[in-house]
Amino acid sequence: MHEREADELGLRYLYRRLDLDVMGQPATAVGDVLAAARLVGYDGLNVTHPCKQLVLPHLDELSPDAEALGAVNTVVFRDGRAVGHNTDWSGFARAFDRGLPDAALDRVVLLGAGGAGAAVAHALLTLGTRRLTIVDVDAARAGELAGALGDRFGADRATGAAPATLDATLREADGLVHATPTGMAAHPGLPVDAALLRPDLWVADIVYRPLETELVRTARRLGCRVLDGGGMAVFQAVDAFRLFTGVEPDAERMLAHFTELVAGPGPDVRIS
Ligand SMILES: NC(=O)C1=CN([C@@H]2O[C@H](COP(=O)(O)OP(=O)(O)OC[C@H]3O[C@@H](n4cnc5c(N)ncnc54)[C@H](O)[C@@H]3O)[C@@H](O)[C@H]2O)C=CC1
Ligand SMILES: O=C1C[C@@](O)(C(=O)O)C[C@@H](O)[C@@H]1O
Repeated sequence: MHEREADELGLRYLYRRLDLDVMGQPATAVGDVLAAARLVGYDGLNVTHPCKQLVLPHLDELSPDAEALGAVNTVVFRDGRAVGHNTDWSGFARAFDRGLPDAALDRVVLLGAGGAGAAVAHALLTLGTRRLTIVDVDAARAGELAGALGDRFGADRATGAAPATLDATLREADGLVHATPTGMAAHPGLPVDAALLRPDLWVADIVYRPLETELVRTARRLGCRVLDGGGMAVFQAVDAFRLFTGVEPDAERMLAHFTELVAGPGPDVRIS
C-alpha cells in the first residue's frame, strides 16, 4: 500500500516487513530492531502488536497524542532523533468521520480494551462521544482504560464494564465499536448476540481481514449503518506516509488499493 502510493507519486520508497517471529526474536528485541533500522538509514518504522508500548523507552521524543495514549505505531528518524507518533487513533477518527458522518455519539459501546481499543477510545472521545462504555472479558483492563481516559477527557465520559452488562448497555446505545479479534479469519464468529443489533444502532468493526466480518454482514442485513475495519487500516497508513515523507498521499487511491489487497491471498513472509 505504501510502495504503490509512492510509485503513483513518483517517490522512491521501500517499505519492508521486519518480523520478530521470523527473526526468532522476542517482542522485547524491538529496541534492537529500532537501533538497527536507524543505523542502516531507514527514515522510520511502523510498529505493531505487541510492541507498541515496548518501543517507548527506546524513543527520544513522543508526539503529544502518543504520549497521552502511551502507545506508538509510527517512529520517524529526524535530525538524529527517534520520534514516536500514534496514527491508529487519527486513522480511526478519519475513517469514522468519512464512513459514518453525523452518527449519533451520545452513548457508545466499545467492545475490546486492548491496544487497538485504546486508540479507538481516544478517537471516539476526541470526536465528541459523550458517554463511552468499555466492555472487555478482562474487566480490570476495561476499568484501567476508562480510568486513563477519564484523566484526559473527564471522569464521567468513560466507564469500564463487564461482559454481563453488555445487553443492557447496548440497548441504550447509539453505536457499537468492535475491537476484539473475533471475526478474524483465525477467530470466526459474532462478538455480540445478533438479537442486540437493531436498525438504529450504528456498528463499526475494526477487524479488516476479512473486511466483511460476520458482525459487518449481520449488522448490515439487520439494517444498521455499518463501517468496516478497512478505513482505519488505510488512514493510519495515510498519516504515517505523510510523517515519513512530508508528502500528502491520495487517501482514496490508497483505500481502493487496500481493498484490492485484502481480497487477495495473504502475504508470503520470508526473510533471505
Ligand atoms: N483496522 C485496523 O487498522 C486495526 C485492526 N485491528 C484489529 O483489532 C483487533 C484487536 O487488536 P488489539 O487491540 O491489538 O488486540 P489485543 O489483544 O491488544 O486486545 C484485544 C482485547 O479484546 C479482549 N477480548 C477478546 N475477546 C473478547 C470478547 N469476546 N469480549 C470482550 N473482550 C474480548 C481481550 O481481553 C483484549 O483486551 C485485532 O485482532 C485486529 O483484528 C488491530 C489494529 C489495527
Ligand atoms: O497495527 C497496525 C497494523 C500495521 O502493522 C500493518 O500491518 O498494517 C501497521 C501499523 O502502523 C498499525 O498500527
